[in-house]
Amino acid sequence: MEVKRRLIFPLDVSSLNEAQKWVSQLKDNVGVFKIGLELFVAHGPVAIEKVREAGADDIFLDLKLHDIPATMEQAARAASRHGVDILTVHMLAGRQAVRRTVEAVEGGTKVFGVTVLTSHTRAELMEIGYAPELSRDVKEAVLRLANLAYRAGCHGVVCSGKEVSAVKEAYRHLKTIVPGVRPEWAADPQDQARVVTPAEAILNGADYLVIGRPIRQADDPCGAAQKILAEMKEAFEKRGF
Ligand SMILES: O=C(O)c1cc(=O)[nH]c(=O)n1[C@@H]1O[C@H](COP(=O)(O)O)[C@@H](O)[C@H]1O
Repeated sequence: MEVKRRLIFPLDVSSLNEAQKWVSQLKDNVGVFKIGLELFVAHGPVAIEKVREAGADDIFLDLKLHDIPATMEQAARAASRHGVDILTVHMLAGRQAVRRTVEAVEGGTKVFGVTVLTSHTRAELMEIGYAPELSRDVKEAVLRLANLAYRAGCHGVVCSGKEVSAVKEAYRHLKTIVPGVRPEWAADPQDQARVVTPAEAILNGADYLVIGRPIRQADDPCGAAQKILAEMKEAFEKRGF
């Protein structure tokens, strides 16, 4: 698989024009474009059409569904009918609800389960009221949710590059999407807490990386994406791909 198909760019913008501009500008270097809450809440399914029209290879609809099983099932089926390649659910919705989304999607949409958000710290998990034995170690919480994702039949999970090696060790068939990635030349974590570089994420076992602001806020976004691709390629080669 081409390395660019492992790089996911989040279209974290609220205008359709802007989203299309990013796709046209980056599509030679980025294979997967992510439509998240910002764009989808503003424009709905039209956003998917526009991103496809602009030439995206693959589309990732990041809705992080978290609701009762019947609602998750219907929402996931409707999302898959828009022809998206990847859809996210939140694993805190529980195994039954996630299993129903996995069974409901049509046309080959792959369901990924979000474990612990990369913006969360251990202190935040404790404040939320996560079971103390899990929030003692974020990795344990991620592994617990990865176990649910595996048992629910998910294609993969979303986790940080800090836990991805533990996830791969325990569930080697689960694919992993890693956000919270910062190259050395754009090291500011911003609102991310558990951050790694592209090379670290891949050497730890990431299959896909989500990288937004380091590209979007760069003086030369295409150049930034190319630098990231080169780092990813080298790391995948070290892993024997
Ligand atoms: O599901 C996600 O994509 C996601 C999960 C997670 O735990 N952390 C996380 O940052 N994300 C998304 O990944 C992107 C990260 O963007 P940057 O921090 O700008 O690289 C955003 O679109 C987030 O919504």
